[in-house]
Amino acid sequence: MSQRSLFDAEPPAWEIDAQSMVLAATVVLPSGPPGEFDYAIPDTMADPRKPDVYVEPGRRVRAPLGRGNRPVVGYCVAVGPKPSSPSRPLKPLRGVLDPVSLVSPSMLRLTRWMADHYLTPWGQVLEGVVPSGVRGRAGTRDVTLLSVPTKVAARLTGLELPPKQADVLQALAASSKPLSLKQLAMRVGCTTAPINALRKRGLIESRVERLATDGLLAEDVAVERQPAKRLNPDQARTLDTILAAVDAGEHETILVHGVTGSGKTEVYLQAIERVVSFGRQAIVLVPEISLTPQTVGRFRERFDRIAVLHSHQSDVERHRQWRRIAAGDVEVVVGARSAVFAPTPHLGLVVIDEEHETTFKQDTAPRYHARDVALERTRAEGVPLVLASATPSLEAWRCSQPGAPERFRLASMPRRIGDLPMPAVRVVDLRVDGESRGAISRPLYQAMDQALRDDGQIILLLNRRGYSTHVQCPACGYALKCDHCDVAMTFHRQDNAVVCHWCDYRSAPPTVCPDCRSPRIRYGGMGTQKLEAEVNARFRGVSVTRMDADTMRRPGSHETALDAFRHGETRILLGTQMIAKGLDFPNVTLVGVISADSALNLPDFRAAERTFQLVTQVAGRTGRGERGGRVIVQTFDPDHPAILAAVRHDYERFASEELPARRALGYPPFGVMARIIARGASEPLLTAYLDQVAETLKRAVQEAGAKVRLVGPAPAPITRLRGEFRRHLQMHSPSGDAVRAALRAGWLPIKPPEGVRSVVDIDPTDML
Ligand SMILES: Nc1ncnc2c1ncn2[C@@H]1O[C@H](COP(=O)(O)OP(=O)(O)OP(=O)(O)O)[C@@H](O)[C@H]1O
Ligand SMILES: [Zn+2]
Repeated sequence: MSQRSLFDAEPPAWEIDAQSMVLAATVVLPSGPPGEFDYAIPDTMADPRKPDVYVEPGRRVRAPLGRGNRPVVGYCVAVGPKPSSPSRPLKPLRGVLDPVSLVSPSMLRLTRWMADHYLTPWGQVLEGVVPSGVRGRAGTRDVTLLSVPTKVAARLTGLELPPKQADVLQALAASSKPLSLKQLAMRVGCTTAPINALRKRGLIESRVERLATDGLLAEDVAVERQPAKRLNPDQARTLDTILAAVDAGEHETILVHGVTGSGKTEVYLQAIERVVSFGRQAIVLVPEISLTPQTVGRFRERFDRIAVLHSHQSDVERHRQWRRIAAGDVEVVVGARSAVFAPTPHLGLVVIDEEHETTFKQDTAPRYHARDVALERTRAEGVPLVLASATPSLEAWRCSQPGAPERFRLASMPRRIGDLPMPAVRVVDLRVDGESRGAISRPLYQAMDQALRDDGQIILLLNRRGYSTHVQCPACGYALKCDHCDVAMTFHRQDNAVVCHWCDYRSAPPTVCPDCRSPRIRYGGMGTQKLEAEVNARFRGVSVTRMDADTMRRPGSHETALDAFRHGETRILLGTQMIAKGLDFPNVTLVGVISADSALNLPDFRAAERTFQLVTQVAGRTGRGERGGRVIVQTFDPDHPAILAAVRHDYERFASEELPARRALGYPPFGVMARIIARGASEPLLTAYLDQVAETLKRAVQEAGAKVRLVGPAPAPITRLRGEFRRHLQMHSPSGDAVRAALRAGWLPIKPPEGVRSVVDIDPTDML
């Protein structure tokens, strides 16, 4: 949309004749009206010899918006000739914000694709993708650098100058590199006056350069280099598959399905070595939780120049890494989800480790999935993409099977390193073996006791933090909920408070029922704090560490806890899903799953998949050494297919049972899903708005003759959050394009009323 078509009708025919072409910038806005706006580029901003004020794609510019010419900042996404007529000329840009382009042409194309794919305004995507530290050039400042022009240097001795000025000129001419004002004054031992006098006379020239203020920041810590390991046959075959694509220099997606402990990391490390030997860069995406110094250390052992990107970085650090990457100074970028946007100049390979993890999906706009963005990016740049997991997402798995629209190449690693056996899993049926009190059944207790006597270590998984997970009154049935959310409050004993895990609202724990004043109010349900207390009570003198969001608040605490466990100072490690992944400790001889059912009953079509993944992953933390290992899984639902498959470490069995159910319902991976979530303080307003959206969507679908099914509108599973009501509307279709077309016609044009906010989530992973 050009700026004129936003407000004006088409120009009459006689006016078109008077149009001439002017050099224009197409601009998109990070907030405010969506769409693209054209502005004339003034001559002063079209001169590449003045790089500071040059308009080019990827820089931000200042522009007047709309009738009132409100000043806005937007991203220039294209430059080219555009028609402009004398009576309605294109408005000129007012200024240039960035002295360099923030976004490469290929990144502009990628963000454009995201804008279309996720129905998010392009400007908003760009603002979400370029880190704020990069936009603000954090940690750098302008420095004026002085030098002696060559012409002057040649006739230095012939110059008649006051002594101080002569000293200054001598010193600067003798310097091997340009000096700042302060450096030069210090070197000569003078004030700035003689220097400025020389500048005025043109005997010293100056230029401004952007330099890091943190010039002394420690570079990569030196780590002892490790040689590549000798691959076993499964690893070698997988590496060959990847290298075939690397050497061909073509895009291909390779799904590496290797059981836990099969040595997937070593395979992609060696693939990256090849990529680096070609002078290209690799990007490795890992779940945020894996970004520990240990994981990073594995890369440092093998590569000289790596960059780490994660969400806890300061703006200064992030900007510094970004610049190193863009300058081509980095061989491997290791990072969480957003590292998929790393500005590598010659990308050679992208790897997504633990591809099934939900942390690869961003839950704020732009709501992208790093797997899908990586697929699009590697396709556009013609490089291979490697997805690795012991429990692949069904989306990726389906693409590796015959008949899928998208074809991934499957590389299987069905055996553990050293041919170690998979650990034996025993199921404890809590309906039979559950004791009236406590979290640890008798079989689990006995196994723990044995493991400790044999000098082994233990991991216990319980995926709920806090002490008691609900507070209820048996007399009247009252259940304590958050004042602001439709969510049960969790009792935290350390803080002696009941806490909402969604909005962090806290209050004093009630001693009588707030409703009927009964003193019999009960604190029930098992969280990690209560489990810790039980373990301490039943295994006196044994060192226990708890890892959950409460104990892992401080930076580095993750590291400290895992180090203590690695060195055997901690015998029992218990915690939420953050202990279930990636850990490689050979002395863990027992894994206990306190409740395999915690995710099973969530209102989410992926509940079974999540349960299978979690149990399989945590079971995979044992039996990784010569001493073997065993797993005890406690459940009220021992016959559930997801649990049965996890007990056998049998991914294919799980997939072959789950996929037909998904197909029958048209759920992903057989169809695309979109979810419209609306929230607001007024429930009637919300209902009216979503009903209207449903109507227009239905009409749009009918008119297009599209195969799109609507479910809802209905209250979202969490009906109230932070004081706002929430309703949602789901769309299912075999075709993503059909869903997007319907949303463009039926959702985008309906402006939500004041006080209602509406977002669309394409391929949602969060169903609450
Ligand atoms: N070829 C090899 N020879 C000897 N040891 C190896 C070899 N390849 C990998 N290893 C070691 O085997 C262990 C398991 O490897 P790794 O952690 O990469 O497995 P993984 O497949 O990523 O497992 P998970 O999915 O459980 O995280 C590591 O300690 C690794 O150093
Ligand atoms: Zn709350």
